[in-house]
Amino acid sequence: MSRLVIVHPDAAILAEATAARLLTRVLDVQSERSPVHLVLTGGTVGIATLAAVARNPVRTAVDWSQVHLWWGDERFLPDGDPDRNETQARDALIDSLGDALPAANVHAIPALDATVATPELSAALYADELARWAPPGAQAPAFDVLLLGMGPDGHVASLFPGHPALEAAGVATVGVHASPKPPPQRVSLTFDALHAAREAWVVAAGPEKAEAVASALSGGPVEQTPAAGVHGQERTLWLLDVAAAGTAV
Ligand SMILES: O=C1O[C@H](COP(=O)(O)O)[C@@H](O)[C@H](O)[C@H]1O
Repeated sequence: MSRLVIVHPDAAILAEATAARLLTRVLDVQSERSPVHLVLTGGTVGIATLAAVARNPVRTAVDWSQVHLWWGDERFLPDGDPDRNETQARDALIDSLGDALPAANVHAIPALDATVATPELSAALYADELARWAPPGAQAPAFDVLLLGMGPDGHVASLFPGHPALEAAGVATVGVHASPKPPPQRVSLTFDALHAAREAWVVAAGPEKAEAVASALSGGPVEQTPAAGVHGQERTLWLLDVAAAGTAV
C-alpha cells in the first residue's frame, strides 16, 4: 500500500486535477473490469470536483452504465434538501449525465421521510445495499475510488474527532447524532467500510485545513484526527492545495 501527497497551487486547480485524475482512473479500471464503484463526498472541494468532472470532455469516454456511485456520508435530511450531499452531487454532476448513468447505479443514502425516521434505519438500509454489491464475505464493494473531503477538525465522512461513531466496528455504516457540524443527524460509512477501498483519496483545500493535514500525515491519533485513519488497500492519495499542505509537505 503506497501513500502519495500531491500539492496543487489552489483550490480551483485541485478540483480540476482531481476530476481529471478521477476520469482517468475510471477509464483505467474499465479497461480491466466492470463495474466501477466510486464513493463521492460532500464538502467544498468534493462538490467542486464533481462540477469539474461534468465540464471535462473526457467524461464522454466513460461507460457510465458500468459505474456505480456511493456516498461516504450523508446529512440526514429529506430528499431534495439542498444540504444533502446527494442533492449537491446531482446538481454538480449526476443530472448532467442524463440517461448515460442508469438511476439504479446511484446508491444514495436513504433520506429522512415517514418510513425512514432515524439515522439508524437509513444506515441499516444503506448497509443492505452495500452488502448486495459486495464480494462474497464482504460488507461493501471494494471501491475503486473513495473520495473523501476533510473538515478543519480532521473529520472524514461523518466520523468526527472524539465522537462515538468513530468506534463503530463490525458494521459498514453508522447513524450519527449530535454531529459538531450541522446538521446534527447524519449517516456515515465506518472505518471498516472505508478500508474496503482499493484507492482512498483525501481532498482538502484552504489554510483552515493545514493543521489537520499535518496531524493526519504525521500519523496523529485517529480519535483526534479521524483522517489519520484513512488508507486504501492499494493506494492512498492526499490531494491538497498549497494552503492546506501548509508546512507539512
Ligand atoms: O459535512 C461534510 O463536510 C466534509 C468536509 O467539507 P468541507 O466543506 O470542509 O470540504 C465532507 O467531506 C463531508 O462529506 C460532509 O458531509
